[in-house]
Amino acid sequence: MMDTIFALATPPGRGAIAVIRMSGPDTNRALDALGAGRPTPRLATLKALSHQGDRIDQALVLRFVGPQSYTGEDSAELHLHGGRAIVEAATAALIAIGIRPAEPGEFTRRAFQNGRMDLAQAEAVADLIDAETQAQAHQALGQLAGALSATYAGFRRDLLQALALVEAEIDFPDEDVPDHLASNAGPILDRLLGDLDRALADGQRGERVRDGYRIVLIGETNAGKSSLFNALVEREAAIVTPVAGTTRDVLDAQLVIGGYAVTLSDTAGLRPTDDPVEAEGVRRAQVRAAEAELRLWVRAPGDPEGAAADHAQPGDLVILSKADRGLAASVEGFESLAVSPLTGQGLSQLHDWIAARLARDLAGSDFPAVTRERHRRRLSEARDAVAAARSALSVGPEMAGDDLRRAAQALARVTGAIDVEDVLGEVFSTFCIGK
Ligand SMILES: Nc1nc2c(c(=O)[nH]1)N(C=O)[C@@H](CNc1ccc(C(=O)N[C@@H](CCC(=O)O)C(=O)O)cc1)CN2
Ligand SMILES: Nc1nc2c(ncn2[C@@H]2O[C@H](COP(=O)(O)OP(=O)(O)OP(=O)(O)O)[C@@H](O)[C@H]2O)c(=O)[nH]1
Ligand SMILES: [Mg+2]
Repeated sequence: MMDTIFALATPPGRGAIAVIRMSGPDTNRALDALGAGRPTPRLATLKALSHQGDRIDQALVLRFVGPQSYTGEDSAELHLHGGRAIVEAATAALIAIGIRPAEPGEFTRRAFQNGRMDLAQAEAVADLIDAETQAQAHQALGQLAGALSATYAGFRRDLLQALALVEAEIDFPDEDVPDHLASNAGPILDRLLGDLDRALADGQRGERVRDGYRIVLIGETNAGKSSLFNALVEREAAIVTPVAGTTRDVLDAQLVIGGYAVTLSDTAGLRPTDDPVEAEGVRRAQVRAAEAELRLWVRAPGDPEGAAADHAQPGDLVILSKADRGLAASVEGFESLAVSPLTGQGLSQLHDWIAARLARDLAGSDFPAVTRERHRRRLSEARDAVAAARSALSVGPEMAGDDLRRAAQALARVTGAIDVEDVLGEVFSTFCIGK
């Protein structure tokens, strides 16, 4: 038997309206106890709410009758005046009535458990709430509508088709097995392997839209990295001094460029040093540079190519910094842009250049199969199992069958199509309360 839960669904604090939602079998009893009676389902109804004679509020009440609700259970919403005292009074009344506060994500967890949505869609709900760019919201909406679930269902269909053929061979071993298998299951697995490889080789588009495209500033000490960082984030986030070796730690800032989330990192200048603190800074700079999607190689007039040359990758951009004082030499094989954070020269061109790069790398017409590391792990597990099954076909059906079942399990874990208690904890613990 499920408890009945409630939570404030709007941000805490003063506001025009505060919404408390509740869900579970005692919903109607709670509405009775608040004097709200049984409003027509799904019709906002104005009610004077009170508890044991104490007025709570004049509120709009919205009642849902399970299974036609977000959670699939009986549920209700109290649309209250958004003041602290009123929310407190309503909360105290609900607790007195015997309804308990919800855990983070518990409403959506119930929606999942009642079959209203699969796990990928539940994750999309969380992503939608966290979305700060249009691209993030758009991607989450597609996932909520089932685009990702449909992709995985397609993979699973192919898998189960191949598995059925393999199992037929196990059950009726008198036919000439290897030939038959190779000609039937073989092509299915070849096509599936191609699809899985393509889904994995997506340049991490879904994860980069969701978590941010990583751009790292690298270069010699004093090249002007921190000055450029501050200009791009539009505040004095990093310390700038004429002293070479000012920046030690990696400094991250979140920004939005061209509708995409970007994580921009300022780093220590790359130079050999005996100072252990600076050396650690240089090491961290190198690690970040290697992980990033794009490096901005910052060069002041007179800078040697130096250590940055070892860390730049094809497609990176060379920034000819301090352009008000003349131009650094460009670097063979790299595009470059003259910029001066001091005068503002080149900043809007840099902005446009980055926006174009983001559009090139992140825009895509097809929905990405991977929007989280969790999906990538499972997809890659499935891919390896399918590859193993493909080679096992020529040996015999039993081994191939095991591999295919392993692949199907891995895919099923993404959408929660199999028993996944451990996955549930991981997914729902990161939700906000009231979702
Ligand atoms: N006030 C309010 N606004 C909200 C929500 C909510 O719960 N309350 N939502 C919460 O996230 C989102 C809307 N999502 C919802 C999804 C399903 C159902 C629902 O009642 N589904 C039933 C009936 C469907 C129908 O009649 O077409 C169902 O699926 O059976 C309600 C809201 C955004 N806005
Ligand atoms: N004239 C001029 N000076 C600049 C410009 N950008 C930065 N500087 C100066 O160059 C010096 C170094 O700038 P930073 O931004 O700290 O350089 P950095 O690359 O972060 O240096 P480290 O943190 O030591 O690696 C400071 O004195 C800045 O004021 C510019 O566009 N024009
Ligand atoms: Mg610096």
